[in-house]
Amino acid sequence: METEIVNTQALKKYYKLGNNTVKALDGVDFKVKEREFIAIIGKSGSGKSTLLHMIGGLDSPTAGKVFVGGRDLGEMDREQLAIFRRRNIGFVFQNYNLVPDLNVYENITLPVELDGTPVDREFVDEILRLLNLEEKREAMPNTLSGGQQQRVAIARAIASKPAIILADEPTGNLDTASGHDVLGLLRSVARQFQQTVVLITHDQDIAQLSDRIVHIEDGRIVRGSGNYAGK
Ligand SMILES: Nc1ncnc2c1ncn2[C@@H]1O[C@H](COP(=O)(O)OP(=O)(O)OP(=O)(O)O)[C@@H](O)[C@H]1O
Repeated sequence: METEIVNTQALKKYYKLGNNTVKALDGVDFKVKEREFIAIIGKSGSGKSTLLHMIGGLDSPTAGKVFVGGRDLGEMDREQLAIFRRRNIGFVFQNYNLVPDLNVYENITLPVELDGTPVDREFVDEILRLLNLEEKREAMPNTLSGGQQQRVAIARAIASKPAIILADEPTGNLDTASGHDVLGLLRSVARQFQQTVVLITHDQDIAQLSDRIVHIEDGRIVRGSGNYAGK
């Protein structure tokens, strides 16, 4: 039987603003199987980023549980959570978040260095090749196009060999063609290294590249299409 790598149970995140309560997530049961490539789609303010942050242990829920790889994130203290995140989860954000003073190779290996684990140079070389970044290894981020910068951010997310990659609008700043290229590469690299991907998008065309689309509206999952078989 396939294992669930992500499992949220009755997940709620409420924000209090004065006398109002914003129900960013309002009872979300969300399951992801290992090696699935899932797109979460929904309008602005529907709760997509909040859900991704909860799965990534970047923020804690008001109620409910989040399990990642069978571990209950709510049972971990801050330090345990930080280590768990560094070793198991790769993040890709819309604005790349590259360190401007470090070149491409240094950006990619930074999280591994910070974790104090030896860099697997052959693995990084392979990622660079798969993401068509071999010739940019020494380049500084400000000399790269948006698509190239996003590929570096993906390489960085993959370099620590996380089981799961969480991507928040990874193609949001790219033109359509670059967005599709970047997504295609993310998909093939994730498949090659047997990684699970959960990505947020506004874009139906991008979502169509996934195994399964989950629709979120007003903090609730309203529809999930497809099956777990993968493509
Ligand atoms: N730190 C916060 N404090 C108060 N309200 C917040 C906070 N973070 C998010 N919210 C609210 O929670 C709701 C869900 O926000 P979220 O960022 O998850 O939506 P989203 O679907 O990712 O939107 P977008 O596509 O615009 O990024 C929104 O109404 C938002 O205003």
